[in-house]
Amino acid sequence: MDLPAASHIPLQRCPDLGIISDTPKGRGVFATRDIPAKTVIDVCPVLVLGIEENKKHLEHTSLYHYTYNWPIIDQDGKKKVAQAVIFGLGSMFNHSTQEQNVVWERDADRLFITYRASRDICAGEELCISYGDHLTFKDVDCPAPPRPDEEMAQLNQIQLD
Ligand SMILES: C[S@@+](CC[C@H](N)C(=O)[O-])C[C@H]1O[C@@H](n2cnc3c(N)ncnc32)[C@H](O)[C@@H]1O
Repeated sequence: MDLPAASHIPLQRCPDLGIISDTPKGRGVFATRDIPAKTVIDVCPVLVLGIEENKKHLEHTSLYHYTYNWPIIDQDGKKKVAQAVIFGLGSMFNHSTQEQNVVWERDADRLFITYRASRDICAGEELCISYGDHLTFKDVDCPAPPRPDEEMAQLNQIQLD
């Protein structure tokens, strides 16, 4: 049966993907072939949770680490930030501060997110998004800060004019 274009959200997922289970970030999504820039990686439906529901229940579960901020308008017409569960690969992308290669766009009215390659991605590369600045875990990509003795040695090398 043909569906009229306006009647549905076309779902799409790039086939050239695999999950590796034992990375330093836990499971991660990897390219099994080269993926050109702008390729749609996945289109994921979302479930928006009530703010109270989130505070009372979800924040106390592991699922909390998988939700995204989601803008809503409450009953009084005020803008609020709720949390949304993402169905599909969107929940599996790890964070990278320097090497993001996937961008995402919300459709807040129709409740889905589209993920696209932000640049050419080579086979074997991990697909990563940005979680923003407030991480709830230690980023394994970030170099450890220098030890105090190393820091002092570095400072001593700086010559002041
Ligand atoms: C949305 S999940 C991503 C999938 C997850 N790796 C898994 O195995 O289910 C988010 C979690 O992945 C891990 N993670 C994502 N990016 C990371 C990073 N840059 N460094 C360390 N852990 C990361 C953290 O445990 C985080 O809470």
